[in-house]
Amino acid sequence: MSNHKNPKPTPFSHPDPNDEIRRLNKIIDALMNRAERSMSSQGSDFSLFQTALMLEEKVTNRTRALEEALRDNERINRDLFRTTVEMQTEIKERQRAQVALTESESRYRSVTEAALDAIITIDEGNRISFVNPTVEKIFGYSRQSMLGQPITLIIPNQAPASTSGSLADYLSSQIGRLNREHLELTGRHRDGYDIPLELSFGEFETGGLRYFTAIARDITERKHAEALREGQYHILELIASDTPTEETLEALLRFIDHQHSDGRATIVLLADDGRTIERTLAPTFPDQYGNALCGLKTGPNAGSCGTAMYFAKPVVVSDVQESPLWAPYRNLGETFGFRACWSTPIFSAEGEVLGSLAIYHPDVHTPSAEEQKLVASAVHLAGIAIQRSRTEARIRHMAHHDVLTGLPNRTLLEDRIEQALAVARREDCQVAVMLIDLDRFKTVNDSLGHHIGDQLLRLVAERLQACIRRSDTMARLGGDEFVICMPALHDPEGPSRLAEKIISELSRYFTVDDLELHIGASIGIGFHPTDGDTPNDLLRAADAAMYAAKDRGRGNFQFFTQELNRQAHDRLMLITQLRQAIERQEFVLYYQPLVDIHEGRIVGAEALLRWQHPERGLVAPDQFIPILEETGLMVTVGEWVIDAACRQNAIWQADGVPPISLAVNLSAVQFYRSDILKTVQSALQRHQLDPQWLTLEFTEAVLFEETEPVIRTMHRMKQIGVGLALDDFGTGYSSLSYLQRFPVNRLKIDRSFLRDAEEHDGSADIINSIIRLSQSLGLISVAEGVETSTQLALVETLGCNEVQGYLFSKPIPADEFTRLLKSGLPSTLPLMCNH
Ligand SMILES: Nc1nc2c(ncn2[C@@H]2O[C@@H]3COP(=O)(O)O[C@H]4[C@@H](O)[C@H](n5cnc6c(=O)[nH]c(N)nc65)O[C@@H]4COP(=O)(O)O[C@H]3[C@H]2O)c(=O)[nH]1
Repeated sequence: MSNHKNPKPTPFSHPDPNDEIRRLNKIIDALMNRAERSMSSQGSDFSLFQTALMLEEKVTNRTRALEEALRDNERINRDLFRTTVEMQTEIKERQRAQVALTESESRYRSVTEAALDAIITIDEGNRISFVNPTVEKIFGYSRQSMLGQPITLIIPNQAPASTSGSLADYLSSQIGRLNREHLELTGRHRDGYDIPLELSFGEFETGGLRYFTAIARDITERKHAEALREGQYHILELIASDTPTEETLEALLRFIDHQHSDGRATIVLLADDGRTIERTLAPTFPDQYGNALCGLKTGPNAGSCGTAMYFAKPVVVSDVQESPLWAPYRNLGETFGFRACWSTPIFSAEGEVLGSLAIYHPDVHTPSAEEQKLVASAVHLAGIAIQRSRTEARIRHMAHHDVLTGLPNRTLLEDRIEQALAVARREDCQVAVMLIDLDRFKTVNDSLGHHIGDQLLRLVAERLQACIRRSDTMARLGGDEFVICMPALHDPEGPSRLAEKIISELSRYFTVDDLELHIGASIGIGFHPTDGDTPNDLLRAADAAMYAAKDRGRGNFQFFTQELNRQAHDRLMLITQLRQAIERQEFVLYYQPLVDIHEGRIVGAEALLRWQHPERGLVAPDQFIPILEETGLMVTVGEWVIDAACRQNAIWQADGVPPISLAVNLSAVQFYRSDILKTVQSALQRHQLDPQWLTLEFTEAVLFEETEPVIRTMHRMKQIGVGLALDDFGTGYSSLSYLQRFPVNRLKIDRSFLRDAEEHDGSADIINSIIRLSQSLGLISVAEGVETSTQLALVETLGCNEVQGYLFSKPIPADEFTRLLKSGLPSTLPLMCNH
């Protein structure tokens, strides 16, 4: 406020000077008017004039004085205004400062009141002078009871000795240090437990006294989280470093126990059946406890763990003496000193229950949120550890077992044979290795699909397993081959008895997907020491013997012989040579005429495969076709046959000879393992041959399983105009249903009937029936293997339509057949038309 020591007249009490001047001027004007008027009427009135002049001077002076006063007044007004404004500003500032102070105080109050951290002020003497409400919450004392008390009440001395142990000194020593805000100290709750604290603080002075204000944060949760993380890392390290699972799980249990001094943690593991407790890990319990749990089943009322695993949900039993879940096991609680038990299932990543983690408490207890968090994390880690060990075990198992049947695979088998050989050498006994190959399995697998084939193999494995002893090892080598190793053999008859049992067991039908499947087994047996001294030798011997069994008509067993050894070797050679034959195009077709009995002329021919072997000369198909079929090479060779036959027939037609239908043989594998329809269509197209000049011959093996795809393919063949002939009719199942369901045009009567017909009436009867059957179904009957006039006469009499056999011609090369086609059959043949 400005200081005016000499007060001036206040402008507000003074009359307006302008009014006064205006009033004086009016008087002067009036006087002057009177003087002028008297001068003009009576002469001059001097005194009046003088009075006016004097008055005017006075007025002038007065006016000056007034003007000066006016200026003064204005200045005073300005000063006053400024002073007033200054005063008002000062007042407003004071008011604002007051408001700000009040606001700041209330803000401070509300901040300290609401702060989640404890705010504590101590004086230099370490006495508490201020606490916010959070201090009450954290330390359990009332505010009032803390004020004036030494700080050691809530933060016991823990400062280094260099700072005399007092908190104030300690804090003072930390002032100016870079990391002082990260000061960690331990507080003490009224109930006596420790509270980890993180402190940040500042100092201030008032009234010449020094104070410290500390903001203390309760970091119990963070410390727990850190400990938990530390524990997790440790367990994960154990898992990663391939520590045995049980050791890892026990470390996990120790960690949980450490986190909860009152609790005792255990883990139970389920067996593969997912229902039985297989193993208990309870390091803080006596062994009897773990033993008592092993073998128990999960269920809706099976204690905490059994129930938790049954429902795949955590089960909290705060008092085992009261819970109905513990009714059957109450004595366990008393014997092993626990009252509460809560159990949490351990899951695999796929959600499968692997086991359960339980925490036992000596008193009635319900888990806190903190405990639940710990268990959730522990259960997760346990899941990883258990699953990892199971995965490893599974990988180990897979490396040594067949995935489909679960039987040992070749690796494990060889290992077992090796062990058996070692024992046999020591104890001077024998080892038998038996190779079982399923008969007709390939047909089932190819025709009904792998899904059925796989199921069948599993059933076979089960039946075989039931035949062997525990000391025997049974393995699957892949495909339909099973091997049994019989170690420490003292009874030389043992392997034959087992082989007979297996053959009889596998000849019983199997039911897969409501289908009745008939297979069989051919078995080869090799012995140590006679047939080999290594797993490989013995397997090779058994393999050779198995092929011998197959050659003898399947469904039997053979022992290995040196002769078989040679044959097995030859077989391997043959496979190699056949592969080369395909590459080197060593196959050729021979043609055998098909004669119409009534017209006496060649109406068709059968294309028959030959192998022009560079050393062995011409090889007949029965020497190599079975191997082509077994190895799958028949698909490639069969495609070549179809193509070559179509090409040759097109050449004949182009040559102008009367067109004939050329028949090619199809193997079952060609039906199942290739797109036969496409092969046929493209061959016809490639050689511009009308489909009516091609006939496909197949045996009943193709029809073994009447699958829809095979029936569909045949109908498509018929639709495009290709002829279909059923070969070797009468030798297989010869079911009438085949003939109804498959659209064949020709029935070829197997030549064995004709061969036997002269000696057995039965065969002639069969030929007769087949011809009748063909007639009734509107099919062309063909008699195969006609070698003599008598045979020809027989089939002719019985009404057969067509004949094929050495009587007319053996299978001959293409050029010879061309000549035969052109010349026609010799008229000397006893054909009806020649009579
Ligand atoms: N004893 C005697 N035999 C006669 C007479 N007339 C014909 N044969 C023989 O009977 C067989 C007829 O063929 P298949 O029954 O289809 O039986 C054929 C057929 O199943 C198969 N085969 C031949 N070529 C092929 C082919 O290209 N593919 C397929 N998948 N199989 C073929 O090989 C089998 C044997 O063929 P091949 O040795 O050529 O034997 C031929 C033929 O030489 C006769 O009067 N007396």
